[in-house]
Amino acid sequence: MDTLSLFCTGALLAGGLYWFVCVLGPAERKGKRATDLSGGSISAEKVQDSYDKYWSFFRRPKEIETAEKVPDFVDTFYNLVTDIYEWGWGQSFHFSPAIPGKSDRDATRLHEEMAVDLIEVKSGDKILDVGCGVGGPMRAIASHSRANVVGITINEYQVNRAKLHNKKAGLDSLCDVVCGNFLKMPFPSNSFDGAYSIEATCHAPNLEEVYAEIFRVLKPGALYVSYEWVTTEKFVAENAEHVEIIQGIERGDALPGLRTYADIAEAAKKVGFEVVKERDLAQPPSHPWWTRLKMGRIAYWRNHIVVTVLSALGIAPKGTVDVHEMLFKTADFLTRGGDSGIFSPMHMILCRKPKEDNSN
Ligand SMILES: C=C(CC[C@@H](C)[C@H]1CC[C@H]2C3=CC[C@H]4[C@H](C)[C@@H](O)CC[C@]4(C)[C@H]3CC[C@]12C)C(C)C
Ligand SMILES: C[S@@+](CC[C@H](N)C(=O)[O-])C[C@H]1O[C@@H](n2cnc3c(N)ncnc32)[C@H](O)[C@@H]1O
Repeated sequence: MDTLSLFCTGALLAGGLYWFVCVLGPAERKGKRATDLSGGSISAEKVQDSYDKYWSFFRRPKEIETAEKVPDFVDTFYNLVTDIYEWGWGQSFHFSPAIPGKSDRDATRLHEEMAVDLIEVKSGDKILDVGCGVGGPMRAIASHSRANVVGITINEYQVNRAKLHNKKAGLDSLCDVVCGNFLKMPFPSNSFDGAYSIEATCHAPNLEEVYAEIFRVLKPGALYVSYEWVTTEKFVAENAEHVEIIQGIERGDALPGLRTYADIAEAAKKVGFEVVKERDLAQPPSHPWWTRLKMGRIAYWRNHIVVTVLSALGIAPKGTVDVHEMLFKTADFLTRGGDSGIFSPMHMILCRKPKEDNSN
C-alpha cells in the first residue's frame, strides 16, 4: 500500500470511529459523552462492587422491604445509571407520550409543562420538584412558568449535575437543588405554593409516607401533581408473563414494588389530600410512550459496543458494561409492559391540600 492509500485508509477509519462514537453517539446535545461515563459519586474501582451490591438487594428481597434500606439502594442505583441516562436519553429521566410530528425533546417538554399548568403556578411562586434527577423537568418548568423551583434528590451526584446544568442554562436564579430524602424533607411545613413529582415517588417503599411529607410542606389550598408508575387494570397477578415483565421493570429500575393504579388515589386521600383529577396519560388518544424505547434499539447495540470498548481501555469504569446490559434488558421489559398495556409510567393524579387542614 502506498503512503497516500495508507493515509486515506487511516483517515477513513478515524472518521468512521469519530462518527460512530461522537456523531451517532447521542451525547453531543445532552452534555454527556461516552468518554465521561462514571459511577456517579462512587469511585471508578468500586463500580463493579456497587453493581453487585445493587443486585444483592434482589437476591434477598426481604432486604428492600425494610423501608429504611430503600433510599440507600436507590442512591446506589442512581450513582450507577445517571451518566448512562444522560448520555443515552437526556436530562429528563422520564417518559412522555409520543406526539406525531414532534421530536422526543418537544414531547418531553410538553409533558413537563402540562404538570406545572395543572398546579396553576404563577410567576414568583415557590414550587417543589420531588425527586428531581438532574433537573431536566425543573428547567423546562421554571422557563415556562417563571416560578422558583426547589428540587430534592437522594443522590448527591445528581445534585451537582443539576446545579451545573442550571448554571449553564442561566436558570440558577430560579432553580435550586437540595440533597435529601423525600420521606423526610428538610423544609418547613406550609412553605410551598405547589409541588410535582415526575416518575419519582415509585421509589418510595410506602406511597403514603412520601405523600404525607408533600402534604406537610404544601401551603393550605396548594396543588400537587404526580406522574406515577403503576400496573393497570390489564395486569393479572396469576399470569406468569405479566409477573415476569413487572419483576423485570422493578429490578431494572430500583423499585421496591410497583403499585396498582387503584393504590394511588387511596394513598392521597389517606394523608388528607382532595383528589381533583386522576387519569392515565398513557391511554388513547395519547400515542405510545414506549415507541422511543423501541426505536432506540439499534442505538443501544451501538452504545453497548462503545461501553465495552471504553471499559476494556480503562476509560469507563469496570462494571459499566454490566450496568448497561441491565438497562438494555430493562428497556425490553418496559417495552413489553407498554405493548401489553399492563404498565403505565404516567398515571396522573392531581391533588389539593384543603384550605382547612382536616387531616387529624
Ligand atoms: C423513571 C425511571 C427512569 C425511566 C427512563 C428515563 C429510563 C428507564 C430505562 C432507561 C434506559 C434503558 C435503555 C438504555 C440504553 C441501553 C442505553 O444505551 C442508553 C440509555 C437507555 C436508553 C436508558 C435511558 C433511561 C431509561 C429510558 C425509573 C428509574 C423509575
Ligand atoms: C427516574 S428519576 C426522575 C427524575 C426527574 N423527576 C425527571 O423526570 O427527570 C427519580 C428521581 O427520584 C429520586 N429519588 C428516589 N428516591 C428518593 C428519595 N427517597 N428521596 C429523594 N429523592 C429520591 C432519584 O434520586 C431521582 O432523582
